[in-house]
Amino acid sequence: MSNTKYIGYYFKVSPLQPATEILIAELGYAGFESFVETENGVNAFIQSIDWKEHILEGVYVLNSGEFDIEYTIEEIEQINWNKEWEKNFNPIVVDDICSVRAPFHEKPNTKYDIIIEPKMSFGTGHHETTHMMIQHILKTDLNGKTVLDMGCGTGVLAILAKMRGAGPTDAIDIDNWCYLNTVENVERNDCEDITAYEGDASLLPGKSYDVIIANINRNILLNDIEQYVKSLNPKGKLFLSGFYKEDLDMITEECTKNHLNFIENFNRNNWIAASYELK
Ligand SMILES: C[S@@+](CC[C@H](N)C(=O)[O-])C[C@H]1O[C@@H](n2cnc3c(N)ncnc32)[C@H](O)[C@@H]1O
Repeated sequence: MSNTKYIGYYFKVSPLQPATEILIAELGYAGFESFVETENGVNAFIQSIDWKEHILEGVYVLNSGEFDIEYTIEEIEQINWNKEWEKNFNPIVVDDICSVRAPFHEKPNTKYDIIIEPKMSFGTGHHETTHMMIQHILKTDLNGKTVLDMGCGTGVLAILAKMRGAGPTDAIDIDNWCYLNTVENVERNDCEDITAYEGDASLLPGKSYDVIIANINRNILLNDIEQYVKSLNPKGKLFLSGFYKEDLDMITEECTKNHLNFIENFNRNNWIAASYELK
């Protein structure tokens, strides 16, 4: 069972924009992991192990005379993303063909209709990185390909891969809640042949895939790219996200060192999702 604890910062921002956008970007650089925009500003969450004193030191927008920003802080055992989501959530549609929604939303007219109850896991399609990983998957022929969704969160990317015709698919997350939530969401979307595991890259030796998708964060990716590549079949593809534009060169350098060619990247609000292929 994961003991993940979060610290929540609840920001009230006036006027809302562009301050909220700047605030989210600066909090992201400071190490905050998740954001839920509200009608008054934004709720930002960071895991206790990543928190340090003076965490807001580099969040310059707080000291700007132009905006009025107040906040409160709370320590949280487990964030109920579902509650956060229901309060602030609209279904999302990516490139007109893939929607991600909750069971309580009306069925949309999209080719791929993914139903997710996120509970406490990341992966509703609202985050830029999930959105762009969905775009990579939509662009790729996955027919019969073996796929790994590393850092699966809600399992949304594994589910889409399967809907796009993927063969046997694994979904791995280090967090117990995400593992359990993925199992539930796989069932909810009637996807067969997705196997979820709780764990990390140490589960990979002995396994191999045609496509590996990993939306995690810069440091974990830099640490684990070598292992991902060892688990890629010849001509295999690797999709990486969870890092900023500034980090793309560093990530690509590590990929090149591990015999991958850069293919392309998407960019949304300074977040990147890049694709690579084994030489
Ligand atoms: C940014 S979320 C991505 C969720 C989902 N794949 C998506 O695209 O929306 C990153 C996920 O990686 C998981 N994670 C963090 N470190 C990990 C590691 N070393 N190995 C596997 N999963 C990890 C987290 O628990 C979290 O669910």
